[in-house]
Amino acid sequence: MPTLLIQNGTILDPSQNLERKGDLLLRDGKVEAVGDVGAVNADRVIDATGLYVTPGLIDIHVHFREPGDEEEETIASGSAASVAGGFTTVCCMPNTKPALDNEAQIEFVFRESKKANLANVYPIGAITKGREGKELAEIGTMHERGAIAFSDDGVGVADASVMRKALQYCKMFDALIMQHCEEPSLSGGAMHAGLVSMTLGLPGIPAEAEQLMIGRDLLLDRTIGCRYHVQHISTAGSVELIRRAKRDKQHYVTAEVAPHHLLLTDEDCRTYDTNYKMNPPLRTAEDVAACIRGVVDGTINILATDHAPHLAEEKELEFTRAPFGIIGIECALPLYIKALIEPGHIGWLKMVDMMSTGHARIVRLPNKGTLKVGADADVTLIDPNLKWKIDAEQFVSKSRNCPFHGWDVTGRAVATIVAGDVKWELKR
Ligand SMILES: NC(=O)N[C@@H](CC(=O)O)C(=O)O
Ligand SMILES: [Zn+2]
Ligand SMILES: [Zn+2]
Repeated sequence: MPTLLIQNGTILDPSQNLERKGDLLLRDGKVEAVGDVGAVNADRVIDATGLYVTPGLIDIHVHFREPGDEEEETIASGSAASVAGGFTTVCCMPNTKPALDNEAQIEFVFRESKKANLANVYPIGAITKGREGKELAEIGTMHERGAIAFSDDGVGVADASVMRKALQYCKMFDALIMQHCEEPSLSGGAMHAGLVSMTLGLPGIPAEAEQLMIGRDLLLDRTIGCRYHVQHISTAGSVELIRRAKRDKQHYVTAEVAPHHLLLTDEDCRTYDTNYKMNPPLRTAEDVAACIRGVVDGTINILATDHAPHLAEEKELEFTRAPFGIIGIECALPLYIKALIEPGHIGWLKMVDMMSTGHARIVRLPNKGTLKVGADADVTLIDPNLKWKIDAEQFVSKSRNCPFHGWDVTGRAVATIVAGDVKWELKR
């Protein structure tokens, strides 16, 4: 069976608090040795001098558009984009057409991702049938088939009694609920409700739309204790709610942020460029600062992408009519470097924890997000000093809706290894 030896890199593995120069030996799809490997006969040797060798990056929040909108992204194209961004494992949201709300759909995602044979793809099942928020979906059978978590992403579960049932039900088998927090009666806008939306004459989505649902869910879950993950957190108030919940020993609560909520603000919407339209919307500079503080102090557990492909012709509609969402899987790493490492907010080991190990912890994949001996041989090689320009035209993804097009960034994945197989390498 094939062996791959990665030599002379800097190994960064938060799962064993490892930060050292050394080698990594992969055999039969598993980590065989890490650190001082010594002389071995390998089928292939990669010289990783000057590179970081990390557990493969993981993102538990991506949107591939299969079934239903295959011209925007498929499981295969999304997997190819993932490995091009350094991601070895992704979890895809169920807001497809039809929704991933039954076991056949869950099996479909596994089947298609096996065919693509690039990244590991785990489906997230819908909480409610058709994501309509009325009746619980087949959560139990989807869980048995390997649905990694449950979410109605795109919308939150608005009805408190339905949400309470979902929390109680998922608690029975310790399943994870991921919530898109948005109170619909406060929503319906196109951007953050504030001074800028008023100036632009665009309908707003207030910070409270997000905070209200987070607050409600934390309250509901207080007596239930189901594992609960807040998706794409965007406001200072949300960070504070989660900080307080964790202080109050709601340890089963986790949260994520997306790159755009650390790098952009509602001011960017002044261009009326719909690549600045996503849900939750870009907030204020104070919200950005609070989200960064939440990352630094551990209130926010992980860094996600919310990779949300849309057709150019739909994004070309006027701001109020264009769909919400931007793509990010191929530029998330340098964007987080820019937002968090370059200004000195966090170091590399925490960064890798928040882009890999932490994700594996939340969705319970003990053999991923780690380079421990015996773990899955999913590895990312990162050149932390590589300077490049983000060019959406060069993306592997089928879509182009990215506000970071043209940005100068530093740091990039240069090789992505899944189960010991090099699935992607930067051509240089
Ligand atoms: N984030 C977005 O703006 N859009 C997502 C849905 C979602 O994550 O809520 C999409 O599926 O397009
Ligand atoms: Zn969402
Ligand atoms: Zn999403």
